Amino acid sequence: MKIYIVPQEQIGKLGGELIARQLQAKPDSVLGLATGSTPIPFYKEWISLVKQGKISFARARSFNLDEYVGLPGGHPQSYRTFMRENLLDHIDLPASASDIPNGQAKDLEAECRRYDKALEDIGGIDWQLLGIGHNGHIGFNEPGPSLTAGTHVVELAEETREANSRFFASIDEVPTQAITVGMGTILKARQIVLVAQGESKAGIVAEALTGPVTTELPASFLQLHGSVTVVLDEAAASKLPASLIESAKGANPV
Ligand SMILES: O=P(O)(O)OC[C@H]1O[C@](O)(CO)[C@@H](O)[C@@H]1O
Repeated sequence: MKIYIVPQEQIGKLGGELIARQLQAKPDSVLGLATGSTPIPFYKEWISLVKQGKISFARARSFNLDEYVGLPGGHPQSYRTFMRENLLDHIDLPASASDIPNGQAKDLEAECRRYDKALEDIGGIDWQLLGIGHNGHIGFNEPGPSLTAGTHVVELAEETREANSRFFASIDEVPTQAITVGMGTILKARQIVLVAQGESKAGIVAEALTGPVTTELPASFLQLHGSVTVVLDEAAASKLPASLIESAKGANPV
């Protein structure tokens, strides 16, 4: 596991560097993309790099991690809308090359199988971007006694609905369910980039990276993956062991 700790204002720049390396090595990369506040600095930088002609997504494919169940696709808080506004409408990835679970599908189970098949047919994810929930979820794989390998419908944890209620008029409007890719899909990605920012994530980041691997903290399973890059700002890194912070700071590539 490679850990980078950078000042908050450099998170985007590092995100640009990481995607540029990936697209240079494999222009037709299959990218796993995330929503939430966390990836926004990455996406801003990617848009800027595309506009400058420094990177191109023209040959890439993208698959999003998750989507709320029941929100219309055009709803301002649907992840489909989020992706269009924050990335997809501003880069050269062809519209037909991005896939997001359809949270409005009449048959949600069939939609999950469709998504898994699309991922399998394309050979899985090359480069997976992840945020982390305050309870340690990745995608919407919530803590619990077990985890699910494939794409599935999940009941959102109350703390997740509370955390995400900041984007809605009230918590009552936050959907209770979502479709998420499973832990198997995430852990099969050839390269994983986990990003966290802010002091409120410091505790869960330290637990996920240095505590026991447990289904009660889904992000802890990243310790078992052979190719994870962790990008933290100084606040999100503040509860890591001091020795880890020192060596990570020395590795900063931007
Ligand atoms: O980045 P945020 O807004 O803190 O959200 C944490 C995580 O929860 C999700 O919103 C759920 O998938 C992720 O997209 C995100 O990485």
